[in-house]
Amino acid sequence: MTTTPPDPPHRPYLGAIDRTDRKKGRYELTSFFATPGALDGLLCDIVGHFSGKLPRVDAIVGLDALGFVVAGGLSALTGKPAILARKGGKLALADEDKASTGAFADYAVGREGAKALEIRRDLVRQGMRVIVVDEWIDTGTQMTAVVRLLESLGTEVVGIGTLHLSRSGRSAAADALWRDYDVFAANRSDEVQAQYEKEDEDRAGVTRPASSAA
Ligand SMILES: O=P(O)(O)OC[C@H]1O[C@H](OP(=O)(O)OP(=O)(O)O)[C@H](O)[C@@H]1O
Ligand SMILES: Nc1ncnc2[nH]cnc12
Repeated sequence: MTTTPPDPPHRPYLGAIDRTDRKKGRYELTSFFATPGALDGLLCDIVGHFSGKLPRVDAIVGLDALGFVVAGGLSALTGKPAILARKGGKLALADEDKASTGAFADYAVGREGAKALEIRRDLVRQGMRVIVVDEWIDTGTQMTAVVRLLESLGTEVVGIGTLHLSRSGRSAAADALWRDYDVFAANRSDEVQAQYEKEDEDRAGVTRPASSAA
């Protein structure tokens, strides 16, 4: 029988994540954004977490595609510009006018191949302080690639905001983000995530060795 752990009481919007299926290696999150109050709750928590830093933040950087919704919402709430890191090939600019992460292999590499993210160069300047947001951080590959790109352009990443960052031990890159940056991740509970992973595997009929059953 499936037992669903309770959501942390102060973050009821986590209940708006549809966990009934994980087809294509991911949860389908458009229903999160369609749930009244869910995005508001996440945005308020991100703003609350970074309230001390926000006066000295120059921009919010969002990752293509659902990270754009988070970045747009934060931009509207805070009055900070949104800088959108687009998937490779989408910016209608000459190569010299865009900065690219270079190809990376994220959670979907087996199905979709390598991806890259690109930023308009003239939106980023040396010494800028930014918060980077995405709706979901799984292996941490995309967020790490964008953070490194921003830093290579002389930008200081003062925070990362997201709905979900993978629990400790699942991905070295996600662990490094948690260790090295000021991260607000609404769903980063090792216990709750381990329970959800077990439920996902049970649905998929995966047999685990007894020692690895979380
Ligand atoms: O931690 P990672 O393994 O890098 O995965 C996280 C990223 O993967 C998903 O994006 P996807 O490229 O599927 O695009 P989408 O936002 O258009 O759904 C998700 O929205 C994150 O951006
Ligand atoms: N929406 C999502 N759900 C689960 N794993 C993911 N990895 C990347 N995006 C994801």
